[in-house]
Amino acid sequence: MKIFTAQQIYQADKFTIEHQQISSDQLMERAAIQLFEWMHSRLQGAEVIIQLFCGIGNNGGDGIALARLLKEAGYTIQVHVVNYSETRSKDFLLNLERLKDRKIWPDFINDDSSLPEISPNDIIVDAIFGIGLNREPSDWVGKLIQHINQSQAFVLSVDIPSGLPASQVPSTTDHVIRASYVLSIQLPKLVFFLPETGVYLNQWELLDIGLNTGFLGPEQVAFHFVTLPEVQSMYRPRLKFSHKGTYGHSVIVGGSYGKIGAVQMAADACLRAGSGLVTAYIPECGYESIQTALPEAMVLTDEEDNFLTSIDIPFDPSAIGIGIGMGTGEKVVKAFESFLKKTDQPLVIDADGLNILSKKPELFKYVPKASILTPHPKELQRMIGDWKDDFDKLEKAKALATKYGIVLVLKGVHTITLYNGLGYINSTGNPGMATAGSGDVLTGILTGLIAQGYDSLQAAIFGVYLHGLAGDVTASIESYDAVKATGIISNIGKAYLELFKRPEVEGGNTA
Ligand SMILES: NC(=O)C1=CN([C@@H]2O[C@H](COP(=O)(O)OP(=O)(O)OC[C@H]3O[C@@H](n4cnc5c(N)ncnc54)[C@H](OP(=O)(O)O)[C@@H]3O)[C@@H](O)[C@H]2O)[C@@H](O)CC1
Ligand SMILES: [K+]
Repeated sequence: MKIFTAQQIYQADKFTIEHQQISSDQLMERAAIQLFEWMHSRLQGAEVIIQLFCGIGNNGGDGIALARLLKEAGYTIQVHVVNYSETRSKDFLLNLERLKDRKIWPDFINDDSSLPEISPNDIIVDAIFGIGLNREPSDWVGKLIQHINQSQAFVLSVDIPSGLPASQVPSTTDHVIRASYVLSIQLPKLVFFLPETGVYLNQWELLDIGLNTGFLGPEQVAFHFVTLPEVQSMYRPRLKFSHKGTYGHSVIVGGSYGKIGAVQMAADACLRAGSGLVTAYIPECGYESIQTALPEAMVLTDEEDNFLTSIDIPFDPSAIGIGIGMGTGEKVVKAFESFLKKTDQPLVIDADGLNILSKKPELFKYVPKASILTPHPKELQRMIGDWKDDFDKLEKAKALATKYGIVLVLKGVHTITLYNGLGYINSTGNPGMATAGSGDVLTGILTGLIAQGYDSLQAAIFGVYLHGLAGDVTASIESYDAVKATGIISNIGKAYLELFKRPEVEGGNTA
């Protein structure tokens, strides 16, 4: 699913109005009807007070049109116009007239007005600012927003929480609505997914107002939101006439004394992701434990007991994952360096592989093109230095990925894959996955997918989704708190099944 900028959304609106030969007011009415139906299907006429706070632009227009529909359905409403500018939009004014025609009189909130009382039991509709926000709200509007936030009422934001810019971090954090729920018109906004701006909303959902696909389809975007249909289309089904060699031979390189479990988990996840064969390349000390715990894997050992001193794989692997539990001692760094210099197939590099690259950035030029690097925020910071905010972070990370032709997977609540100037935002996963070894599992999955013939970008997008889905399956069985990396591994199979599960049909017959 594409993520458009505010500018592109305005273009999509314009295109739709021209090509569907409708008025902008009819498009606003579509939005209002969708908003109304969403609320009405949940409230079912409940006797609750709905307070609508509407600005004077088209976001406010949506709110005013919604107020009319709510009133017509018998709801108790209070409409407040947040009168922050004299420049009112045409469709706002049109809808205000329609409201007055029905004898509904909003109150106007100005800079010297007292703030309306809000009970925690009320429902707030926040239609103060939409994607047209282009500067800091005035102080009195900020205070009204704070007042709404402190009310403990359920806050439903129209399109975007008011005060949150569509593609920038807000400068005054308490002058932004904290939305319980956002009904986003047609398309998600980039700010929903970034840690610094995603905190302003709890949940979101899209309302389809029929923007023209003739525009949305071909339009290029910088970010995609990766959902099930995109991932399903990447899946490579197993062939009937195939053998384990068809699905590749992966090697997981890493481990040191006390950190052999990381390699074991990555190797296990690699097998579960579907790699035909998996070899663990580790220091001698891990030989017995991996052979015992993971009989499906083969093991090659370094001559040194406790850490790696040389990395010589005596065959041509289909994919290599490297760096986990490896340490960053002098001899390990040397072994990693000489390995990088003699390898040109794309690698999956994680953990200490990334830490070594941060310590010796001159090694970046030896990282094979299309390698996947999977930093968590601290590892990323070591790689690209400090960032001003989330948008700056994305720009810096994109620049690094483009400079070296690598795929960067920024692990987080919404993991973001960056490649060739574009970003792919993941939609699966949960807070339970912030647990030891979760990253090792991802490394194993990505390596296993490359071994099976997925190209690096597909492996990253598909693998991150599958990893998150396996975590979601685990949490649904065991709770967020109890998710463990080995649990995620054991649910990779269920996650694959989940990818193609058909929705249940009412009446029970899914045939
Ligand atoms: N387009 C469509 O067809 C559809 C759009 N829809 C809806 O329209 C929404 C976008 O509407 P919008 O463009 O009118 O902008 P909105 O966010 O309401 O702001 C209003 C104006 O306020 C101003 N302003 C900005 N910041 C300010 C500040 N800090 N303090 C004071 N003033 C400030 C600024 O005007 P300026 O003063 O810069 O001239 C801005 O234009 C969108 O989110 C969706 O809900 C739906 O109806 C579906 C169809
Ligand atoms: K809003």
